[in-house]
Amino acid sequence: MSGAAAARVLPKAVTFVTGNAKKLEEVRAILGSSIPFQSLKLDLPELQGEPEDISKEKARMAASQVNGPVLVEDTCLCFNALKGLPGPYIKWFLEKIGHEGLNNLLLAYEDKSAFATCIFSLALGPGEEPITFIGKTAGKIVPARGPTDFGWDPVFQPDGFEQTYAEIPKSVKNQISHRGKALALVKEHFAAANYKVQNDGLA
Ligand SMILES: O=c1[nH]c(=O)c2ncn([C@@H]3O[C@H](COP(=O)(O)OP(=O)(O)OP(=O)(O)O)[C@@H](O)[C@H]3O)c2[nH]1
Ligand SMILES: [Mg+2]
Repeated sequence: MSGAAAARVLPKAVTFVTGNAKKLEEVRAILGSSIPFQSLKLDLPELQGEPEDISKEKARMAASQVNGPVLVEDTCLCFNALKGLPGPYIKWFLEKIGHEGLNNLLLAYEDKSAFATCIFSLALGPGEEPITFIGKTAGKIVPARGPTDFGWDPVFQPDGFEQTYAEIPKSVKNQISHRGKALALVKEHFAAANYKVQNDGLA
């Protein structure tokens, strides 16, 4: 007999829950067919607290609503001069003060460095403790350049690039981004865990 643990059987395919169509687009492009998943558009509450706790709590809420295995993520944009703020509150900052306002927040500081984090949480069902996967990309905040169809992409220039996230081809962004790095860990986890989905899963 092999020493490997028996594969955990999931009642249905994992549901990626998000209210953000651009996130979903990137997750689809990055995961391809490596992990069978379905998606559900749901606006989960914007929670406060430490980024990892926020992501885990999102997963708990999503798992109880879906009544099955879920994957969620929470994204932060952190300015080093501001000790990590706006962090998980970037959504509201962006909505209220826009790209120029984000730059203005750093006017008083020489240090324009920043980092983006993406924390995925996987909950295998309601009541199950979520597992987290963290991706981080360092860069700096610059005046907006490039297409404006996704959040703060135009003001974030990753280290090693002369272009902003918005200007970099999508396929390259997905390789070096906070989201791409976190999803590489998610993929590794799925490959090692070898989950089986009942009835091929799209229940
Ligand atoms: O330029 C960007 N490049 C990215 O790669 C990226 N990823 C997320 N965001 C934005 O940062 C805030 C995170 O908040 P967030 O994690 O709560 O997301 P959300 O509320 O939009 O969706 P969700 O919580 O339903 O999944 C939201 O304003 C997102 O639009 C990004 N902007
Ligand atoms: Mg959100």
